[in-house]
Amino acid sequence: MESIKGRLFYMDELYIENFKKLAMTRHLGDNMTSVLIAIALFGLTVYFLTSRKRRNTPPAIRGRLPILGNILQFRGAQPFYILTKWAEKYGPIYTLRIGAINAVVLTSGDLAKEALVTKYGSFPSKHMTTALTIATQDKKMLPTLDYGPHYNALKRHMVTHLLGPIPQKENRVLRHELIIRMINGMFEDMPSDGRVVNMSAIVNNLLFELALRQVLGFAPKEMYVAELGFLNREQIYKILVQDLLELGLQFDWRNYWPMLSWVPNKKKENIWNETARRRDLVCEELWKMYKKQFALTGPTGCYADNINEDDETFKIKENLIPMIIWELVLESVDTVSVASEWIIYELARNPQVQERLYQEIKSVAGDRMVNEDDMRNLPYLDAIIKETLRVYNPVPVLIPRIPAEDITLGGYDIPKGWDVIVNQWGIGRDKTRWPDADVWDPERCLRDSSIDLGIKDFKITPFGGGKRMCPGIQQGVSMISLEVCGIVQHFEFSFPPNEGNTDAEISMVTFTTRKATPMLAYIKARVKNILPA
Ligand code: HEM
Repeated sequence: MESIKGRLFYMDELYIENFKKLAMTRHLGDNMTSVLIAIALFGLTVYFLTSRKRRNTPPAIRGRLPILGNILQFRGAQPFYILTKWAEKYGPIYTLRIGAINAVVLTSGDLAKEALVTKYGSFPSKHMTTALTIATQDKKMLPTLDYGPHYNALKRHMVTHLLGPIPQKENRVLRHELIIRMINGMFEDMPSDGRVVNMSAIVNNLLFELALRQVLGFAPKEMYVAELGFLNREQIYKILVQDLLELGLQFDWRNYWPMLSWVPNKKKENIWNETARRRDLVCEELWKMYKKQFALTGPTGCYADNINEDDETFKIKENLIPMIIWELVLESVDTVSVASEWIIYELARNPQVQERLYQEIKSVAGDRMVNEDDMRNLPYLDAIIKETLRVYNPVPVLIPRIPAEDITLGGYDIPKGWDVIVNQWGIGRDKTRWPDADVWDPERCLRDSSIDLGIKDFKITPFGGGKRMCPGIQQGVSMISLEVCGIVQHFEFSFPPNEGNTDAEISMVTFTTRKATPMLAYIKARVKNILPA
């Protein structure tokens, strides 16, 4: 009995022990649950606090659709017009979304300076579309290269041998020779009552010839390219400049929905590849022609004389030389010709400004032809160029930069990997900064001597800014000045009566702000012949 009792007791004891253990476990369990809940709450609080911090992103454009984002809101107008309209509504920094890509748009000089100068190191690379990747043979062109030793070496080479002050001084004779040729050409078959000319073509031809000669030492009127046959100058221009500029803007939806990048888009890719292939064939042939010429005559003082085929700078990604020839030709022609076209357009529209510029040139150069030394004594010309670059910025938006780390801009948080777009067009047309922002008026740049095209002052940034600022600024401004002064000194021009397009429409098909229709002008000679040097 005792044993049973004892057993019972034992069982009681056991039961109590177990009960205690159970209670302990429950207690512990309760504690554990509380701990877990506490951890979860803590985690959530931290998440909300940090995500709230992370979500301190700039205001977002309203109307964003699931999957599509804001893309449909770009329909029917130039993207830079829309970006600028949004800046008027949402302020100088805002975000938008295209497909899966988030972008921050900057529309103020201060913000551009913060991104391009102060926080330059945070943006080692740029966002490339498929078309741009094909056009640049996967970032072989300097403006698209990631920041690094190869970028530095290539830029140094271009500046030392072509774009810096010393080679630019040496190319002065060439520029002068070509301006004389342009003016003589305009005088040809000139009736006393004037005639209508295509100013866009005149300026383009001049710049294309300059580009080829300063890079290669020659500018072929025609050439034979295996697979393409004989090409005349116009066809060479089309293959090297026009077709590639049109490629720059081509849209590929896979760039904005990367998870669908496996879906083929063969039809478009074939066209883009063919455009780039034709460019490569022409550039390879030009390089062969240069080498033949060099074997006969030795150096002629052109940029190619400084290319050493064994130099690592030109071998880092297969053979870079044909691409460098191409990029220097393209860059020397397009933006400069866009700016010159718009100046001629505004001078035709504003005869009183044209007359005042003519009087300024005459007061400095008298009866001889204006030259590059005169330019520093022509403040009205300087104001005309700056005002044109403000109103018709040839590069309306910079290629998007991608921050390699989380950064802040304008006090907002910008997550790593987002696109950062500098809206240069909007900076020039900012209504809060410029009274009558859309009106072309050189007086405003005459009054404000601090405007320096983005070197120190960021009120306008036609050449970008910071370390990736355009190294061709000196050549660009020299050529614009020489062309415009040469034409104004010898001819009076206006819109042709009953002919030509007098509105300021911008082409929808190129990356730069080229006038949609060629600039036709009715010209009348001011003097009988070209003026002596
Ligand atoms: C009015 C004339 C010109 C304008 C408005 C202009 C504009 C620009 C702009 C805005 C950039 C910066 C692009 C970016 O950061 O995303 C740039 C870069 C560049 N430009 Fe120009 N440009 C002009 C003339 C020239 C000329 C004549 C050349 C030389 C042949 C040239 C060569 C370059 C190069 C090599 C870069 C890349 C610089 C780098 O990434 O470090 N440009 N240009």
